[in-house]
Amino acid sequence: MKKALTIAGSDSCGGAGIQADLKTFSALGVYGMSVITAITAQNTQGVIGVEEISPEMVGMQMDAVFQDIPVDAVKVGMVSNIEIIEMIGEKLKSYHMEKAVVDTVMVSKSGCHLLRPESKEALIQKLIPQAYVVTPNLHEAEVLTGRTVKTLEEMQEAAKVIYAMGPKHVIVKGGHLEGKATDVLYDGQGFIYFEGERVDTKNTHGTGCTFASAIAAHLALGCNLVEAVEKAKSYITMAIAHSFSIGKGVGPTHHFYQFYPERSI
Ligand SMILES: Nc1ncnc2c1ncn2[C@@H]1O[C@H](COP(=O)(O)OP(=O)(O)O)[C@@H](O)[C@H]1O
Ligand SMILES: Cc1ncc(COP(=O)(O)OP(=O)(O)O)c(N)n1
Repeated sequence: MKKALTIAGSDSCGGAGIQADLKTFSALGVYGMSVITAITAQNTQGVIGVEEISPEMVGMQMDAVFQDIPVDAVKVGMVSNIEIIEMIGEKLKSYHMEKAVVDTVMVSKSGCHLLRPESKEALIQKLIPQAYVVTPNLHEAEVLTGRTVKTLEEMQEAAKVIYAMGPKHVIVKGGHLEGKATDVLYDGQGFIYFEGERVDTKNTHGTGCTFASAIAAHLALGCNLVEAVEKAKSYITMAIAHSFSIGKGVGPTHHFYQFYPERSI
């Protein structure tokens, strides 16, 4: 069986972070493992508290997995502070992890800083260069580039600037655009658009986490990046179309569990 590792924060209400990633891996027939960077007390209405894990413990969790188990792909989500970012960057490098999907999580939809603002430079210097693909949303692309990113043209320009930071590929996500939910992939040479119908729902908690972990799952299964993004895009669109309310605020996406006997070895 193929194996994927998520390095991310825990979301107590189960819609985003580690919980969304592990549900996605399972739904896609990939064995999921986790390195927890922070614990959030969170529900559909917002983030109530954050406790960061020590960088040493983050490193220890990575060592425990990598020294024992072959990892086919990694997804990185909430990384919180400079020391944790440096630790993850060093470990990804020392374990020669080539298939790392780095989701540049910064602020939750409810407005809570999941990345300390002073950590932006460390993210750019230490983690983004280790990424096989980096997946900023419009706001994250603006913070990373210092430019306005609100149109498809500006998404292309931002992708080029982020590509120059060293990842192998960049996907600027258009979940927060008006109209179609179009994501733009840049590989240093050209652009590919992944156009999705916009689903009219308030229940989009964890969309970025689910999309990035679905890409990682498909990379683990042996897809090339374009195939992995195509399949992840179908998965997230379906997951949002079947999202539901579980509390008083923004509900989670729905993960479809399917059994793939051919993937069980
Ligand atoms: N309402 C929606 N309908 C369809 N696709 C969406 C919707 N919202 C987001 N997406 C898609 O979900 C994925 C995650 O994007 P986004 O929500 O922008 O990320 P984030 O959670 O990091 O803000 C992207 O593929 C995006 O196009
Ligand atoms: C623990 C944790 N990690 C990441 C997020 C952000 O998730 P995302 O999919 O980008 O979108 P929202 O959850 O903010 O809707 C999170 N909330 N918690």
